[in-house]
Amino acid sequence: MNPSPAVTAPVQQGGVQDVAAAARRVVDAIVRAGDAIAAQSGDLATALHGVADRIDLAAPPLAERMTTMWLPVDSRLHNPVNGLENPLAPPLEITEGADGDVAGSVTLGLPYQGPPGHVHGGISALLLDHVLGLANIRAGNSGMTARLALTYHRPLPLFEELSVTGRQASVDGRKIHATGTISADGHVAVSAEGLFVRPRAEPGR
Ligand SMILES: CCCCCCCCCCCCCCCC(=O)SCCNC(=O)CCNC(=O)[C@H](O)C(C)(C)COP(=O)(O)OP(=O)(O)OC[C@H]1O[C@@H](n2cnc3c(N)ncnc32)[C@H](O)[C@@H]1OP(=O)(O)O
Repeated sequence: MNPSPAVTAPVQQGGVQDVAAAARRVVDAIVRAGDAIAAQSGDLATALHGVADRIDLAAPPLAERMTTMWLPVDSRLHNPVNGLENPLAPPLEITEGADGDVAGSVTLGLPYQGPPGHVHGGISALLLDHVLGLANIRAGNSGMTARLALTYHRPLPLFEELSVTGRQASVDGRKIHATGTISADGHVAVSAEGLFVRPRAEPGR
């Protein structure tokens, strides 16, 4: 049996991952500070635009980046969930994956807030879509999300470690079913059932 493909990339010190971590810290600090930074807003915006200009200057043309970032086909570093080089990724830390299952942990702060003190429901959908997708990849049979049904059992708290799980449930031709949960303090807060469809091979391939 082939080993399951790795769904996480190695943590690197001193590279793009550090820049992404710093950007995450900026986002968190802005949401946390709110009006407290209004008086400095001009200076802060100028400084941040300066940083963005510097990064833009170094960036390759978009079309080139869109190609090279998928060589080899691999989104482990740049996806918006556990991609350590993507500042939008919380990031979810994939902590285990036995028998094709995927488990991860994450603690979410204010940028991810929906109801007061709790996680936005769309963020739960993002985490589960991704983890179910990773479970499919680990199981060796993956596809595009066709349908994702979520049940929100209880509010999901911010600032607490959350456990996310995903597993492939069954495969029926090109249709793949996967399930998953997000739990806080041992209680399931959100559960998901997903249908993934493996795209038809392109003609001639
Ligand atoms: C390929 C992987 C690359 C990996 C590379 C590495 C990436 C690493 C990423 C890590 C993990 C990320 C995980 C996130 C994954 C996304 O976020 S994917 C992005 C969001 N999803 C999309 O954009 C999908 C958009 N939809 C589509 O492209 C097409 O509708 C689909 C889903 C490919 C299906 O199209 P199709 O192949 O033409 O499907 P079709 O032949 O009509 O139907 C096939 C069967 O599925 C059923 N079906 C299709 N759609 C539905 C539906 N919505 N509801 C119910 N049944 C349906 C049909 O009824 C049919 O059933 P049967 O008649 O055979 O029983």
